[in-house]
Amino acid sequence: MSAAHLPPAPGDYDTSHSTTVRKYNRTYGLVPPAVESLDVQASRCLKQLERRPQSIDKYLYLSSLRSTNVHLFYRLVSQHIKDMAPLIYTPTVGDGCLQWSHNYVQPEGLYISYSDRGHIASVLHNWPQVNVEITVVTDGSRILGLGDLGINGMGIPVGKLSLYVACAGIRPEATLPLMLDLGTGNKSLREDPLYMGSRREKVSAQEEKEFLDELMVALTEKWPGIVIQFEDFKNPFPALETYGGKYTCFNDDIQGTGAVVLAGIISAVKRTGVPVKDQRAVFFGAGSAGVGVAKQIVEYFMREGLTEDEARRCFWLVDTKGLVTNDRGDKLAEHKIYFSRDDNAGKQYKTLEEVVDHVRPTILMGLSTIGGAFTPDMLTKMGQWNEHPIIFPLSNPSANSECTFEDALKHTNYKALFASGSPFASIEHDGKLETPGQGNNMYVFPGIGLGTILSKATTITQSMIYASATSLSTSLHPSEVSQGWLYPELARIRDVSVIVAMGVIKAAQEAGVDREQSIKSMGNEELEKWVRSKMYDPTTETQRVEEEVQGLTDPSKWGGNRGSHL
Ligand SMILES: O=C([O-])CC(=O)C(=O)O
Ligand SMILES: [Mg+2]
Repeated sequence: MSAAHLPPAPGDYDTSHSTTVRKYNRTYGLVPPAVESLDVQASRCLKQLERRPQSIDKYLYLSSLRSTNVHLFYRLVSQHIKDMAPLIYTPTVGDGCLQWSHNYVQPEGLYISYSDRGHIASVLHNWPQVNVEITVVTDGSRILGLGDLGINGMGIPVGKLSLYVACAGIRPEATLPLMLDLGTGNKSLREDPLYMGSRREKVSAQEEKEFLDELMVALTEKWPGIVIQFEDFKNPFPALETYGGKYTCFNDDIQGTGAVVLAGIISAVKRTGVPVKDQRAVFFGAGSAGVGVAKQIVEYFMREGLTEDEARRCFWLVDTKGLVTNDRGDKLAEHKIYFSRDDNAGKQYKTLEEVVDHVRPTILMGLSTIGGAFTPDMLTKMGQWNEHPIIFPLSNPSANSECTFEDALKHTNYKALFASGSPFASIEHDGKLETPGQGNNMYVFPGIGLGTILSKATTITQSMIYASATSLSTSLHPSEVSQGWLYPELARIRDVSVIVAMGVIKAAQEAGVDREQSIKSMGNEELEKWVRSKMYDPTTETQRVEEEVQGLTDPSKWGGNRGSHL
């Protein structure tokens, strides 16, 4: 709700507002006269969506709804999350990004260009919201599995932050989608007359580093305590290393994906009954997500009793050149060295197929962005070697998935424990509905952000990330476990995010990085109630505004999830 002297905000045009609220907001007469119930509003939106057969058109409709009637958008998304997540997030957001400059109609985030260096703070001052608590920032250089999309990657920060709001109750106005326009290595974009970013080559790593140094200072000076999520950078390791211990930040592709896959692996390993020392994991894809995921699982294997060296040796990483080994003859990227094998007796395994035959894995993990890389032959062998093969094709969007849910089941005699990065539909087999797991970081990043904001953590420690994974793995209902699910029902995501946030808060307290004193001595029940009380709920927003206008509630209580700015 805007103060009476300011122009109306997007949420003020909500057709569920009473006449009194409309008069207060000065939107009376600007929207049609009917005061609508939330159900009537939702049914209109659902009809509009139905009328649009193409997912991208549904995506565009939803984007304009978010810009013009923000609370209605979030009511719709949070109440129909299973149907809406694939439209506002992966896989449709992939098309949204590919076509971003061609479909552009409205500003949805902040763009900062390389030519703004030296003045980044002044660009931040143009952002119309005063109380930003979280930002998702990308340079567009590795959007999902689609490569360098330059500023067209803005769909990702926008989509991720929509999930923060819908799934973890961060207030919409406390979110900042941030696109760094640092040029693009994508020549066809630079030559596209409709492309809306700078037409320069991608800046050098050193130039990017200096730019990020300035950005981090500017962000935290303007919004002290802001949570910064790095997303879809081509080489995300240097930034995480430089800023991780210094700022309240994390990398979603290394740490978020790592945590969500770890949660699925904890559940899957328990189901196989195979002890961790006998697990053999082949990772196809040795980029940031692959190494991030593998490292988190190493930590789990160590907690289960293995030494670090024993744990590390359970992993075989495969990149475009084949098995990552010490004596392969090329210079390995820094992040691959930890998992590089020395037990290949001089032999090099050049393809995924050769590695799979050599290792006979219990776990096959795909982070390669190569659709269909897990062939029927590999899947069949996985089914022959294992009672319950663990098969996680995690690349996004759907077309890049290393195999489909159907193939994973069919070729393993319906024995696979499956999770993919993008959603797949359930499949009926023998009169039973088989439901795929979605090992997407959307199960953890909203809770990591909420827990960090609420605990006022100064940094996001590895123990907080690890806690997000273990909390997620304990969030399944007994009925979900008994159906063999690896992740909870997506429709329960707000409850799951509360569980994840509580785990993150407790880990922050144990690590001593928290600053929210009032919750230090709270028991579980009290903490849960407190967390829930801080969450934005679009379904009660109309009522809240009504009470605020009538002077029944204290508006300062609603400044954001923290209650007041730091
Ligand atoms: O956005 C997603 O769906 C998951 C993710 O972080 C990625 O693939 O980069
Ligand atoms: Mg990502």
